[in-house]
Amino acid sequence: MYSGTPNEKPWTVPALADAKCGGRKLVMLTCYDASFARTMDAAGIDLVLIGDSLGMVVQGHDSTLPVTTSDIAYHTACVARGLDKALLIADLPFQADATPERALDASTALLQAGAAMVKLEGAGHKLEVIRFLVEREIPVCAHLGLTPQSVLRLGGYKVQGRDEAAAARLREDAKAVQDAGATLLVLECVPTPVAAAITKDLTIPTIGIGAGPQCDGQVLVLHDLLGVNSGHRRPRFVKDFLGEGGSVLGAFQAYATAVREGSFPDAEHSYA
Ligand SMILES: Nc1nc(=O)c2c([nH]1)NC[C@@H]1CN(c3ccc(C(=O)N[C@@H](CCC(=O)O)C(=O)O)cc3)CN21
Ligand SMILES: CC(C)C(=O)C(=O)O
Ligand SMILES: [Mg+2]
Repeated sequence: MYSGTPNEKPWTVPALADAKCGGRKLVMLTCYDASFARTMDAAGIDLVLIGDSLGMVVQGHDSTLPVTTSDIAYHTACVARGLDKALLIADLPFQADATPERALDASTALLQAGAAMVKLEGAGHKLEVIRFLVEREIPVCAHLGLTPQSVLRLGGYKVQGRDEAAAARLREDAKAVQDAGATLLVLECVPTPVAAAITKDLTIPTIGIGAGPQCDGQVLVLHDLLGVNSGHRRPRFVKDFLGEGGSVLGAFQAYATAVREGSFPDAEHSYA
């Protein structure tokens, strides 16, 4: 299904909603610099995320908590210079979304650095934050399931929504972030059937990472896709595409093709 050519037109926020209806899988990768961004654009990657995972894969911390808004803004500006077509999404780092006002200031900085959308973790009191940003013309991607900024409370990076009650809460939260105005939803480390049910429940696209093949799109961390050791045990959902791709560009193309064909993630890279 991969055409070998980049996206013809630049992605826009409203075009994402059509992707859900059109059944076209969305392909997303994290990125931290202009050169990889250029290569992702050439490979036809749809969405590029400046993830706070940069605290781990770039800065060498063992969580995402030390990352600041100015760190994300710096990498957002670098990546933006490399992109023509892909839609750029930037993570709001730990506590930059603690209050609506703080989230507005941080999001303004990230949009001024070149992002088209910000991503924030959680529901609960974050619903008010999502509404506040969306009312002020800031597109928002929500993020539920394993939310790495909750690592201290969770006690580690574990699959979420395993039992029936937790799955039901996750489905409620997913509807709530959509109702609050989110345009996209990232689902991280969620059992395949739960992510499939949420994807059916919602009108906005879901993007999975360790959430099975039935999401509307997939995301991976750049370093994981290239098999670069980021100092941690490899999560189950990680697949190294460099071997089959033969080059960095080839790896991005192989990943995009696998997502669009529905061959990635398979059961081996998902949680049952
Ligand atoms: N390189 C990298 N890749 C990522 O996907 C990633 C980061 N860093 N940093 C931020 C978070 C942390 N993430 C993680 C880290 C570890 C697991 C992990 O090892 N999960 C267990 C789940 C075990 C269980 O509950 O059953 C696994 O075995 O996959 C998952 C997500 C995802 N994000
Ligand atoms: C793994 C993705 C979804 C993320 O939030 C990040 O890279 O920070
Ligand atoms: Mg993140």
